[in-house]
Amino acid sequence: MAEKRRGEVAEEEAKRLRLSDNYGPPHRPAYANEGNDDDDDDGGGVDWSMLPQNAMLSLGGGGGAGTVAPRRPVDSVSYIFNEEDYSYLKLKPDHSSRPLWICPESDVIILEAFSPIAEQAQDFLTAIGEPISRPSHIHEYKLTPYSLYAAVSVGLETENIIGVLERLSKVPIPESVIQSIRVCTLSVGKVKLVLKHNKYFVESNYADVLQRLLKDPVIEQSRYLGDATGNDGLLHDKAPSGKDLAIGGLKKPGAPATTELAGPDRLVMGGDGEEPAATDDKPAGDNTGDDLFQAVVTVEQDGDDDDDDGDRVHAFQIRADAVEAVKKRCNVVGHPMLEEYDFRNDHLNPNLDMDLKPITAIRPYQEKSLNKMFGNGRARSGIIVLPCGAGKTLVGITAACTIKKSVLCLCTSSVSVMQWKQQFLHWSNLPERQVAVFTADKKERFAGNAGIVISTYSMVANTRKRSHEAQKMMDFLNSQEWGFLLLDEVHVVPANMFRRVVTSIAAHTKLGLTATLVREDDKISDLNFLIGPKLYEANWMDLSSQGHIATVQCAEVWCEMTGEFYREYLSQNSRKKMLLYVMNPHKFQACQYLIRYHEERGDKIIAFADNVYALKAYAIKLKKPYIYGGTPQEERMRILHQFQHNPTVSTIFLSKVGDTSIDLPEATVLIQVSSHYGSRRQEAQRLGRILRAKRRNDEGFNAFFYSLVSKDTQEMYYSTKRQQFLIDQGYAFKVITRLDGMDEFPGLVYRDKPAQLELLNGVLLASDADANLGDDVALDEDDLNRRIAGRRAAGGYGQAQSAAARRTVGSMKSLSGADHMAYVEYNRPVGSGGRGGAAAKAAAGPAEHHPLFKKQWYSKR
Ligand SMILES: Nc1ncnc2c1ncn2[C@@H]1O[C@H](COP(=O)(O)OP(=O)(O)OP(=O)(O)O)[C@@H](O)[C@H]1O
Repeated sequence: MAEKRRGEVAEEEAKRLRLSDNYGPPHRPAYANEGNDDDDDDGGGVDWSMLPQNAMLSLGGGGGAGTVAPRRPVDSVSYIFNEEDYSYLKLKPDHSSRPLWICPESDVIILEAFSPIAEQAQDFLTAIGEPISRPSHIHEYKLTPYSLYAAVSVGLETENIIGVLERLSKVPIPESVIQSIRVCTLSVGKVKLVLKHNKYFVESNYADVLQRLLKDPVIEQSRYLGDATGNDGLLHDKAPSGKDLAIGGLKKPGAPATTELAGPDRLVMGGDGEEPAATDDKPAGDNTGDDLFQAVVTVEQDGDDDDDDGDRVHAFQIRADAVEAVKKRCNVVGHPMLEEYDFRNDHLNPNLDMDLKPITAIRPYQEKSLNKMFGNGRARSGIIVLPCGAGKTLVGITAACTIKKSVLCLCTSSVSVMQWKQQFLHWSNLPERQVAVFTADKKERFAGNAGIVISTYSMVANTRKRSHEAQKMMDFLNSQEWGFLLLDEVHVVPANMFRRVVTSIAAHTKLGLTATLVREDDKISDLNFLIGPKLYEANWMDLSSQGHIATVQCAEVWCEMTGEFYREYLSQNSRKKMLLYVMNPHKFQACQYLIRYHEERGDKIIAFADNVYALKAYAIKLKKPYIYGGTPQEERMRILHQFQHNPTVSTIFLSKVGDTSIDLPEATVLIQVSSHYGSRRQEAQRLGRILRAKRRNDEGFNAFFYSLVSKDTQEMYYSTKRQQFLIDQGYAFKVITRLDGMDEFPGLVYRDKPAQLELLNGVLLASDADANLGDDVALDEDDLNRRIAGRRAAGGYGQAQSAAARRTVGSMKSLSGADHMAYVEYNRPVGSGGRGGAAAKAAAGPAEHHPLFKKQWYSKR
């Protein structure tokens, strides 16, 4: 067995040697498609075959050839660092004024977040790399083909990227990293996907590039080969760009003039269009502030099209149903397609007279994200990532006001549809008759020839037979050429549904909005193909320190299982196990104690329990109102109203219906009793319920997020996994091992053994169905969740991720202002003795990162 394993390793090593021949020494693997089979947890698999092949070979495969000598001196401490011993890198003399470390072998960049120029450096790094983790002092970014593609698509150029990196780095940029950047950026931007008259064209100034693409069998087969209308779909070689241009018999207007955005606050585009500064090797400290970044950011201003091929634009038409395949193929052959919409010069589609209301002032980070979208006067398709409660809705609405063409806005549920409608009317001057909704109950048309339709993904993607009215509405949606397709919560929509929507709706610009660019299935890469690159990702901690979202103290409260519950836990099936750890009497007590404690401080508390059986049991026992999928709408509204306005109703229990669409800015404390396995997204969304706390700007205000976890059960593993996304955003989870004073607390529930045994009997008698998580979320999201649960049950999620969780010893006061809890320091990887029992074993494994990076990150050594 061991022999076989060694044989496999040797085979892999040989493969790696072949792969990495091109760049750098062979001791380091190229991560391309080397199946990290251990890494199936949570579907982190990215199909790297979709990426430019040359990029696959280069990124992460370098070993520091060129300026950096890969030989490592051996000294008395080398054994501690092994492969990570980079002491051979030559520091620049003024390295202390430069904030970046660039790892020669993995394309990871470390930022000293305490540097005086960290803020600007952060902007730059977010534009060219993927943020991996951003706690307070040290940030970690990684260059990936996607991130570099995104950088080029927002206007950065290869030499500027390298130049600014060189200036900020403490060590010379390793040649392998320079190679990676060159390979991934040079061919981007030469090919565009253009929509005209509901027809898709692949367009380029470079005839030879199009000729090459047409030789590719997939692209060749996707070509539109003409129809009865005389559209021959042939390769056209037409008039100069900047003047009227015919593509397949259609007019293409000239280049845009200036960028002017909607609303009273014109968005400043961040530069004057001058030539980028020379990328010399001046110390970064000499270049603090704007001027350092002008070199990069001003590039966005040029608005220059790739005109260098004799001002001629060439194009060929492809079939609408083949758009996705062609996009993927273009990525593989190293020519990712840009999607940009010259909306100002689109005279074919009617304008929508819409502006932001004069009282609207967008915030700096909202403006920044929109600058990325409209940086060169055109609208770029892509994804904007902002924390929960940071105002994604207004970003979407401002984008719509800028493009001023018909908008199709898709959300995850009909509640969100109504909220979006209300927000469009609130922030913009659009009359109600021009904002239509398309849901199961309402099928409206907007007045005039341009307007807004708001619907759900499931309405548009539905493949079952529709009612006559719904079909008519769908025909209308399909027949339109939409200026703007606004996609809310893009990360939750099942990939197939998403695909149906994006391929059936003809839209010039697609903007995806999300707070958590993590998916619990393995389809994260689809978003890049179906929508576009990530245009902007805000830093949660920055927004929190600026008061745009609340500061939150996070804590995991460990609740000992009672002996009887644990005995049953060890022998029951997985569904019962779940009920047992959720219904643990000590968890009830912790919940009761925390509720009382915070109610006395004047807080408003939301307690979350996914499992409806537990939700009811907790709420009834603790005498609090609760809402779940089965609660009638009227009753829901009544409870929410009481929570907001009645000082005697300070706590409500919610099932996962409350994860997203409920907006309760009064809430200041969250207590999580049960949750959806290891879903990082749910954890972040729930945190989002208190990030918008009304009192967030009060002096010294903190919101609190408690996760109650039954000790030595699977729940500990899930909890660790759930927190990972937030930890990467810079949140620290404190572990509370004992709630001091709880035992003496008067009226504590389930204090005596008979009451605990009665509770246990109830749980054992409960049916398996009671262990289901509530079926009270929007259908599309639920489908996704069920699939995930199914996979987990089948062992697909078996590989645990270690907690990179930064757990700290916390003083009572730092957490909640009183001395009633005890903390344990917990900063060792889970599984190395930090946690006992089965949970610890389950949790042993590599540190978890964003799914997009897993394959690269854990390249086998
Ligand atoms: N520029 C702004 N000026 C004033 N209020 C704003 C601004 N931007 C956002 N808000 C307010 O912030 C709150 C949160 O906004 P919104 O609901 O759009 O957040 P979100 O990012 O969509 O959150 P979630 O992901 O939780 O749905 C809303 O009450 C909104 O009115």
